[in-house]
Amino acid sequence: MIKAIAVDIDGTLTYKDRSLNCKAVEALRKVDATIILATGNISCFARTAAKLIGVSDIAICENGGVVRFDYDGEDIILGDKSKCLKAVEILKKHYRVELLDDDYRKSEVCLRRTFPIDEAKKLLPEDVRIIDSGFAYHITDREVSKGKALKFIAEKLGIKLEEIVAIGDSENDIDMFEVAGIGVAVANADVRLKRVADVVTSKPNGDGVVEALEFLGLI
Ligand SMILES: O=C(O)COP(=O)(O)O
Ligand SMILES: [Mg+2]
Repeated sequence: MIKAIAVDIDGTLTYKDRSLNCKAVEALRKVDATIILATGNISCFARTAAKLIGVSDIAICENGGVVRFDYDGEDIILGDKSKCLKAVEILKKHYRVELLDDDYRKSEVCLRRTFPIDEAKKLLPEDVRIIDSGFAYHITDREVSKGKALKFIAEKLGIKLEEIVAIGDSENDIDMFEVAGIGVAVANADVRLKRVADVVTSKPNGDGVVEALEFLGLI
């Protein structure tokens, strides 16, 4: 039985311009399972998005570096931002880097996609990783991921990982697919995510989310 759905925001619920697919919103509101937003975005963004979409207050933010359970509750910080800032200093010696939302990020660093990521990967220390969400690069503490955060939430909620469906579109969703019972990649997803997916939808973005919920018999 499916008890929860962990759904990515950008590129999954939203189109390329980051506007929401309203049909996906309507569909998620009908599902009789806990909907957990799982995103690279900061917690105040996820908290607001959850409220406006009309899903649970439980959210994985900053690619698993931050988790929250209640709209009015505290952020639980799982990642060490200082490791990520040290990595940024290394990148600054090679590239012009632009930090995004930095005043609000608590566990990681988000950068504009202005340099070659494969080359940058080779420069970074072992204790961090750099991930491409398709919208931005994120330098995260190696210890955190959306997958680990999902495991943390499942334990707190007393549900099994096999009872969770994960839906996403990019590299930052891979770890979540590895732990969830079912991983659904939307049609526009990164090929690396499609490789680890159990299901790849024929439709992109939010239309793919609706397709997946229908396929799973959840709406
Ligand atoms: O923050 C990003 O870069 C993308 O966020 P997402 O994980 O919701 O796709
Ligand atoms: Mg995404």
